[in-house]
Amino acid sequence: DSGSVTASPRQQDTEYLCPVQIGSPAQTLPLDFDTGSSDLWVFSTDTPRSEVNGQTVYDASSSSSAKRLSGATWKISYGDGSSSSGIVYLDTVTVGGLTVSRQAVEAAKQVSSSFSRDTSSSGLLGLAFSSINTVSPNQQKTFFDNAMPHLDAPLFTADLKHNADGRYNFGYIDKSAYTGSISYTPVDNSQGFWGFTATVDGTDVTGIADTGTTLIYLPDSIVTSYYSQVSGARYDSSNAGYIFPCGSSMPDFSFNVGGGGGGGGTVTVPGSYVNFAPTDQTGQTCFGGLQSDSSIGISIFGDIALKAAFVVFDGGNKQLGWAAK
Ligand SMILES: CCNC(=O)c1c(-c2ccccc2)csc1NC(=O)CNCCc1c[nH]c2ccccc12
Repeated sequence: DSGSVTASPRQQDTEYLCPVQIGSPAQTLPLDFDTGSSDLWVFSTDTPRSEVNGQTVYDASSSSSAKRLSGATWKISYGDGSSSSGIVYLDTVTVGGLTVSRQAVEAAKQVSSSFSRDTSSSGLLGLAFSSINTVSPNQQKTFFDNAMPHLDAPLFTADLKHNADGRYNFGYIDKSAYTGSISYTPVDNSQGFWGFTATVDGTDVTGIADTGTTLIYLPDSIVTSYYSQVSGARYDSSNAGYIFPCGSSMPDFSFNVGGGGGGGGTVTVPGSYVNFAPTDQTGQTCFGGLQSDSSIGISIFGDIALKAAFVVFDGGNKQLGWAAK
């Protein structure tokens, strides 16, 4: 089996949403595919009206294939302070023509305000490792884990784009989607993430490939030296990050993966991607897409990095492949 689904950018590439069919008859919800978490959770008819703000909701009671997973609950919180929690159904989930029956669909009974305010997203589809799924007492598998045995190849690929529709494919590598060769590097999934090591300016950086996080968070030394090239750039505590004049032309940011014998491959993030967004209405000052990981404890290669590459998440061989495009 295989599947292929469009990933549409929202709010200047802040997140990417994909249509997902849930239940019988199918209910289509736009979900944020997230390689940095492992819960498939959705706004639902169980979500308080006061917390629903235009989102499409999942109604288990109108799905003939929905079965309540009795006694099961879930609760998740993210580093940005957002959170959600609720109950669990098993139902049929289809992504780009690829169907998993009896997928754990986590219906929200509570969502935090930042999710309520995000009117375009009906929830998340976790694509990290099932070891960090939050369902209790019996942990549930991700859509990819459930699909993997049926896939032509045990992998999925992410092809996110700047201000344009991209694509997630499951079970195959589309050779027309990238240029040159794919450089592979081993994955450390000990923390449940797609962890890997890249080299930035000759320095090894161990981080995670995370489609659910918008920005890139790297060690202070790397970030400070990057912004030292931009006149007027400075760390601003009120914005809790590096800012700079919006008219600045930003240097490209490159990292190497799979450095082994073959020299590995270089991913180059165009400077324009690092000029992420204005900090206020005046549009004078802009917030950087590259920020320090010092308050996080882990380096994150988020959407700003991922949309500069064609990325293979290989669950069979526990490796990450990176190619230019
Ligand atoms: C900013 C979101 N990212 C994180 O919190 C995060 C952290 C993390 C931990 C501490 C402090 C800051 C970040 C480590 S791994 C990691 N990655 C994830 O947690 C991936 N899932 C993010 C889901 C998510 C949280 N808030 C959103 C708002 C819009 C769309 C998606 C989201």
